[in-house]
Formats: sequence, C-alpha cells, structure tokens
Amino acid sequence: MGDDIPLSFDASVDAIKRVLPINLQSPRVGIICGSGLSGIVNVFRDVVLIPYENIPGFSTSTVPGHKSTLAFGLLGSGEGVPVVAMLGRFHPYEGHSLSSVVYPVRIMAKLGIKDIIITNAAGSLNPSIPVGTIVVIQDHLALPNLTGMNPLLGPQTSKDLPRFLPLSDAYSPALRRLVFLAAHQLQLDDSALAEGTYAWVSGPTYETPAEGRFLRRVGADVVGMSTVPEVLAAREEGLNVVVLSLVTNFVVIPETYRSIKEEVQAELAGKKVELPQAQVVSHAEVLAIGQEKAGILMKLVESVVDSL
Ligand SMILES: O=P(O)(O)O[C@@H]1C[C@H](O)[C@@H](CO)O1
Ligand SMILES: Nc1nc2[nH]cnc2c(=O)[nH]1
Repeated sequence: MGDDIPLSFDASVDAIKRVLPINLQSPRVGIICGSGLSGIVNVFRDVVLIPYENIPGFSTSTVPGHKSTLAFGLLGSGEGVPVVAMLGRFHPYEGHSLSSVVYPVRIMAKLGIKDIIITNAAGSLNPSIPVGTIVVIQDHLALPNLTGMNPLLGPQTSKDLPRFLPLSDAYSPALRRLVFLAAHQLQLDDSALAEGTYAWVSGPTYETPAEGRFLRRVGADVVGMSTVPEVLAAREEGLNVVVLSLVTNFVVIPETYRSIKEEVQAELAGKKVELPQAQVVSHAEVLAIGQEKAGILMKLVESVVDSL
C-alpha cells in the first residue's frame, strides 16, 4: 500500500474553487467513472477540467481507461444540474492507500454534493447476467472489509462522522428506482438492466475458477476491484449512493475441471483428445466492452441526474 496522505481538505477545496465559475462551485451530484467510462464529460456543458495533479491530496490513476481529471459542468435538460465527475479513480492495487482512494469522495462531499453515482466495469458471476448488462447494485460483499482492509479503519476525518456505520441501506432505494424509471423513459430493453450484489476484491489478478465459484456461491452476481471503498466513504459522509456496474466479461466458473489425468490416459491409450479452448479475461476486453456500451450507461446517468 502507498503512504498515507496528509488530510488537507481545505487546501483541496480551495484549489478547486479557485478555478471554477460561480455556477459550478457547488455541484449537486458526484459521478465516478469506471474503466473506459469517462465519456460522460462529452455531454457536460460549461465544462471545467482540473487535472488531479493540480489538486492537493489527490493521487494519479495509473490504469489504462482512467484519466486523472476532475470534470465540472452542467448536465441534463433546461438550466442543467451542476455536477462533478471523476474521470478516473484510484484502486488499492495501484498502491494507493485506502484513504487516498476515498479522498476525492470526501472532497466532493465537502463541495456539497448530495448524491453520488458510481460506475465500474465488472465481471459477471451470474449466468443470467450477460456481458453488456448494466447491473444496479443492491448490496455488496467485501471480503477485504471483513478482514481488515476497510477505508474507515483508524482515526476519523471528523468527530461528526458516525463511528459505527450501518450498511443495511447503503444503496439508496430511491436512486435505484430513478435508474429503472430512467431506463423506461429511454426505452431501454428490459434485459439492459439487472439488479445484483457486487463482490469487491483487491485485484489486480482476475479470479481463478475456484474463486469465481466461491463468490457466486456466497451470493455475488458481479465482481470488481473498486467501488466499495468509495461507497463506504460516501455513506460515512452522508451521501445517497447508487452504483451501476457494466458487465464487461464473464468470470469463468466451471463446475468441473477437465481432468489432465484422464486426458493423458486417453492419449496413451491412443484415443484422440479434443482440448477445449481456455477462456481468458483481459483488461483490453474490459475496455472494449466499456467503449461499446458506455453510451447507454452515460444516457442513463444523464437521465437520472435530470430526474433528481
Ligand atoms: O475502475 P473499475 O472498477 O471500473 O475497473 C475494473 C476493475 C479493474 O480496475 C479493471 C480490471 O479490468 O477494471
Ligand atoms: N475482479 C474482477 N474485476 C473485473 N473488472 C472487470 N472484469 C472483472 C473481473 O472479471 N474480475
């Protein structure tokens, strides 16, 4: 893990506000863009882009598909809603400390957002949730949290925050409702959206078949390497949270392994053996599906913001 960052909320907020026109200084909604999903900035109006390197306390993202830019603008019809979007996030596997990972969420809260829309690319563990589906997350399963990798461990950033945060209502039913209503308004096919549970793993390795089977059996529908730390910080800051996971790949979870022992025995007995093609997930595949489906996800986000 990277070194912890000194807390400098005021310095960060000042550096941001200094370059913003008055109408963008108090954004209403925060958006976090997952792998390959930063295109939403293209539909912002009055855009102001601030590189993370210009904001004290912010780290830099090192992952392809993640820019390191905070984008402010107006989103939606009419006058538009002032929003702030992270074009690129931080993951613990990059070496960022958990407090660095969630620092931008705390800054967005200090800037005044009330709602946060968090997106990510994720692998599907559920055969009825195919690639390309947008999963509206209703719950999470975070083994790292349960075993000591929790961004809320340690001294709190303010004595006003709750020490023991309940998570039974972490994913806002009201915002999830708005997502499904927005999908209806956009005339998306019924199969475009699903509901499910997100498993957070640290990465950067993708799952072994046994790990995939395990996560499926304990109740996860999709799996990814981000989001949950941000959700925890957002809830601690009192924000309403909605998470949209774009399924970019299937996690390969065969119920049975092909037996090398049997194959060798068959070969030795002179039988012809057909080897199945191994399926391997890659970040390039994740980005490609992200690029293909980003348009729908962005329209959905815009429509939700419009209906707030
Ligand atoms: O930032 P997100 O969660 O969208 O990125 C996913 C998880 C890993 O960072 C990467 C793996 O391909 O994509
Ligand atoms: N852990 C994990 N993260 C992902 N992000 C996108 N796809 C995947 C996946 O299959 N597994």
